[in-house]
Amino acid sequence: MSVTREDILKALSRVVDPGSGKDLVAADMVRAPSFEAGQARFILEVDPARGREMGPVLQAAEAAVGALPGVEKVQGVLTAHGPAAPAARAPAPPAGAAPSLKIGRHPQPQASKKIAGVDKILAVGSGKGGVGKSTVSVNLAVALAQAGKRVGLLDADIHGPSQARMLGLSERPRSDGDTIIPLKAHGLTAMSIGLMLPEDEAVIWRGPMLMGALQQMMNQVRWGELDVLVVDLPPGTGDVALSLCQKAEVTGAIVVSTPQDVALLDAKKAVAMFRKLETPVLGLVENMSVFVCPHCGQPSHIFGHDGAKAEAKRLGLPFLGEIPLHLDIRVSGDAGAPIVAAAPDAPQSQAFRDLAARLIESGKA
Ligand SMILES: Nc1ncnc2c1ncn2[C@@H]1O[C@H](COP(=O)(O)OP(=O)(O)OP(=O)(O)O)[C@@H](O)[C@H]1O
Repeated sequence: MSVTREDILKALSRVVDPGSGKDLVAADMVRAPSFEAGQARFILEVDPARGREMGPVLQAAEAAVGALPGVEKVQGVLTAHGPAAPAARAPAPPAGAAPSLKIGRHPQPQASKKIAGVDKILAVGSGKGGVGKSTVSVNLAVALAQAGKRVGLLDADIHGPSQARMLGLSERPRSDGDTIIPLKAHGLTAMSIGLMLPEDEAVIWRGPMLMGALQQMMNQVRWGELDVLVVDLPPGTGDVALSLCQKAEVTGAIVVSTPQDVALLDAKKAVAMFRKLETPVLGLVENMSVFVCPHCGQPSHIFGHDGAKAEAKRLGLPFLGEIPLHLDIRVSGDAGAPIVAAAPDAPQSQAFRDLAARLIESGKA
């Protein structure tokens, strides 16, 4: 029996948030309700100060959703808004006001390579598409936030922005006329160009327009005070990566690859590009490294193994770790709660947490 998003919302609208006295849906706390293979999932976004008292509310919410016919398992996750950035405390524009900014204009002369308030910038790139660059970006960002950093995530994958879906965000960011107010999810301050465009619109901007859009995302978004801004780049070696590295002071780039030779060949090109732009390459991450069968636990190296490790060695770069190919990573991402937020203690989250710890230890994040 299939359960719809509306069914889950209806069940959650029967649970009251004691803080506001409203039901969870009316209090705008529910994010990313989804149902797949008997399992219902949802996120409750709460004020961090109220985290402790929300335990029983989460239990009541899970019970309400669990009582729906067809639901065999329920996973509810509490996530907190990060500490409010000073900019976010500025007077709020009228609810629902659409940004009046014209996204995609030509770049303007820029005085500084710094983004106001942002200490470090980490660029996440890949030689080719579909290797999991966005998955690594978002989980790394959440892991850094869980480690106590103030983290922003900029989805600069202008041709295929996917961070809004991965973060469970759908509302359009608001604007006060001059600046764009980013969104908050899973403790991150987030912005995606995908949120500024009408859905399904093909983006066919060329070089200068892309650079203008990227510049707006860097300089017109009220990022507030951030320790680190993670930038999810488009795949390949195109204009956006070029523009970011030339226009902003990027602390370092992380290149994501799967273990196959073809992917590694492209990863090598990405490394060469960053080196040419004099952006420090912090290392390679091997994604979809090993598949652990959810039924028998047997590990299989579907795409080969250790390819990225060997390539990193050949290129004289650090190998930053391997991420397993795991169904939960895909399902959580698609459901709007990255695995590190949905199941921080799961073994498949550990690889992302190790990556974050390593970057913090080396002073890069
Ligand atoms: N380690 C993993 N285990 C399971 N699924 C994964 C893993 N990494 C990525 N995926 C899934 O693979 C698909 C592609 O991942 P993702 O969007 O992160 O790739 P990308 O390199 O950013 O792609 P694009 O080129 O479109 O920007 C997504 O459905 C994602 O959930």
